[in-house]
Amino acid sequence: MQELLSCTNVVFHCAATVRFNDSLRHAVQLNVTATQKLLLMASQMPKLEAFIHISTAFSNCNLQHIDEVIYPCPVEPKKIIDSMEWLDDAIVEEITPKLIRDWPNTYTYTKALGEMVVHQESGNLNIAIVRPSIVGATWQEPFPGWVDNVNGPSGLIIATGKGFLRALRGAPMAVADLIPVDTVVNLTLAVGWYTAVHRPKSTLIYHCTSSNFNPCHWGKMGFQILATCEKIPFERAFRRPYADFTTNTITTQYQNAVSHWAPAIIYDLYLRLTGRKPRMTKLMNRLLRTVSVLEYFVNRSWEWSTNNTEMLMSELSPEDQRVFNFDVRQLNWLEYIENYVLGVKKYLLKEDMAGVPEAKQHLRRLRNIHYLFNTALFLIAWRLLIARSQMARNVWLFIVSLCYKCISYFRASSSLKA
Ligand SMILES: CCCCCCCCCCCCCCCCCCCCCCCCCC(=O)SCCNC(=O)CCNC(=O)[C@H](O)C(C)(C)COP(=O)(O)OP(=O)(O)OC[C@H]1O[C@@H](n2cnc3c(N)ncnc32)[C@H](O)[C@@H]1OP(=O)(O)O
Ligand SMILES: NC(=O)C1=CN([C@@H]2O[C@H](COP(=O)(O)OP(=O)(O)OC[C@H]3O[C@@H](n4cnc5c(N)ncnc54)[C@H](OP(=O)(O)O)[C@@H]3O)[C@@H](O)[C@H]2O)C=CC1
Repeated sequence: MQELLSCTNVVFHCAATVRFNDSLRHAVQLNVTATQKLLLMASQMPKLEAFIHISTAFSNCNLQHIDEVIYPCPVEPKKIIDSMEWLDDAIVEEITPKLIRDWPNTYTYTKALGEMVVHQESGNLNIAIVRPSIVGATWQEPFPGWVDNVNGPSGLIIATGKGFLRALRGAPMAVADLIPVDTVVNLTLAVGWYTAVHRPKSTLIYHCTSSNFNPCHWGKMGFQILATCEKIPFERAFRRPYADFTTNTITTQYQNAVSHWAPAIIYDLYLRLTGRKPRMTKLMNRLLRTVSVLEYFVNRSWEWSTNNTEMLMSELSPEDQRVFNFDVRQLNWLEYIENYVLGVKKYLLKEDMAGVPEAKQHLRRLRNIHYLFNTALFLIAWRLLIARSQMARNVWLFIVSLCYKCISYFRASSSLKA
């Protein structure tokens, strides 16, 4: 502690819980109280030049247009911190929806409270706040496509590529504000430099977002994910990678029943019959729970103003602009998403490119099983229909006699030619 206090020049405060469904108590502890404690610690660092707090562009996702300012929270963070000391877990859980109001989860709510704490308790510290949007794989450094966790879209890319996720409730034309992790790092370092050297009079907030400079939509992203999974498939897929966005509750429920639950139940039945432990319904349950907490962000678009970020860009020397590049106007989304999917395959799934021919072969087998299954289903349905309806029987007899006549005709004409 003594060494930290006496030697630290710059603090980058990134630690947080990023789980959307964390209990309010835990999220307050990590995202609010810890920020308060770190500010206190920073105030005892004589050599401190800058304190950079990492928040999220979604800390005010209850608003549609978000400026580079700190918005007041309905309840003072200090009151929330105090109440967590004496309220028991059951009561905290009961009042959570009332406290978080129109925030979708405890994560975004406590990140907003964290910003308020920074604002109120900054004292004489030289502070800046960086708000990244949805952090994705690297764009350039150390190499394209590097990723090390399933947060944000990464987990759903796996679920799509492996054929588990077939439908997602989302708006294809909503803005997908993804930002590569190396861009976030470069911008954060540049903010550290600017805050320490230029010492702005007030706390500056920097939106580390892409939509203002180079917008991409979920539809385009989904399309490119599928195209890449088709070209370079993941190994041992459950079904062929195919997915679509649904836009209302009825189609979502239909897709969940037909495309998610039915194949999982059938597969588990097959596992049981072959003496193995069923696992697909459990996996599907977990996937759909994850989807339900993420889909809020795929159904809306936000606008973030980026004046401070643009100002920072113009303050950097041409050499620093190159080294600490955070200008996403140069980013080619299709190329980025393809590298992202390949990064997921390589760094998360640990799959080798040598396995691609076998993965393609597996997809062809799945396609044949799919055709076979659909044909069998059609024949069973047709057979049941024939048993019940005279009209269906007549149609069937007509088709059979037509086929018979065609075959006889071709047979006769070929024997005449011979
Ligand atoms: C027109 C043509 C079209 C073509 C169409 C194609 C169409 C379709 C193609 C679609 C392609 C995709 C594009 C769309 C993507 C949209 C994403 C939007 C993201 C927005 C994020 C916004 C973020 C705001 C930015 C921020 O500022 S924040 C940072 C982001 N924070 C997070 O992303 C935390 C999420 N996670 C949790 O909130 C918790 O994890 C919790 C999940 C609740 C479980 O929670 P719980 O049930 O308690 O259990 P866990 O132990 O946590 O997890 C239990 C198990 O679920 C696993 N799992 C954790 N996560 C994820 C995850 N993501 N995805 C998958 N799995 C996950 C974990 O590995 C563990 O598996 P296991 O190890 O057991 O096998
Ligand atoms: N991922 C995203 O899409 C976005 C993330 N952010 C913000 O970026 C920051 C980093 O997030 P991300 O990298 O995604 O999340 P991770 O969960 O990967 O990283 C969180 C970090 O916090 C540390 N941490 C958690 N709890 C504690 C604790 N009690 N004491 C000390 N350290 C702790 C973790 O340490 P350890 O590894 O040791 O557990 C980990 O290094 C967060 O502030 C998040 O809000 C903002 C916008 C988007």
